[in-house]
Amino acid sequence: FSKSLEALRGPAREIPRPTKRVLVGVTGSVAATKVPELCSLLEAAGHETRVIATPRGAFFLKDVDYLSDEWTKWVKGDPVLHIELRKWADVLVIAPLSANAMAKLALGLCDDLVTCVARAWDFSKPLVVAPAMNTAMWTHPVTSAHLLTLKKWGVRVVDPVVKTLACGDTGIGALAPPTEILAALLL
Ligand SMILES: CC(C)(CO)[C@@H](O)C(=O)NCCC(=O)N/C=C\S
Repeated sequence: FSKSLEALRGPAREIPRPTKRVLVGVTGSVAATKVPELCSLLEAAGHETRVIATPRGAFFLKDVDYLSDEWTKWVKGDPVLHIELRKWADVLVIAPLSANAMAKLALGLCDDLVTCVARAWDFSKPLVVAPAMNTAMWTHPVTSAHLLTLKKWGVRVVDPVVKTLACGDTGIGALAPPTEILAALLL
């Protein structure tokens, strides 16, 4: 019977997973060295990625195309990049989210391309952050206050993990594995 059904229906069609437009925000943590790995995972999963970086985040980016300063060449009439990007993206993932960038998001400060996109974000679309910082910064009381604020807005937080950090300490604060960040995007 299944043979005849197969004959009728033809080979089972793969349900195509929709390609998502993933905007990857990079801020000034040495964990930004993991961004190429995250982008490769996203592309292997069939998604389109664009990378935007703060000036400090750009410092750590090698062999990755990214957008950073939106105003140097801007003239009246040009599109406003952080508004174009908030419209283009289906999801915004900021990985790594440095201690400084976390504070800026929680306080609504926006003095770079990444925080401007976040400041204009449409919360009907997922905003995922993956903090990465030294253990002493992660355990500082201001961190939990900022995380509470972000979670109240519906921001998804991918917690850092225990690992040897850039300064040689071993403790919580290392960027979550890119596979875990990908999973949190629920694409
Ligand atoms: C750097 C990396 C990815 C190496 O495995 C890992 O230690 C990590 O995420 N560390 C957290 C960020 C950090 O250490 N910052 C220190 C100064 S900016």
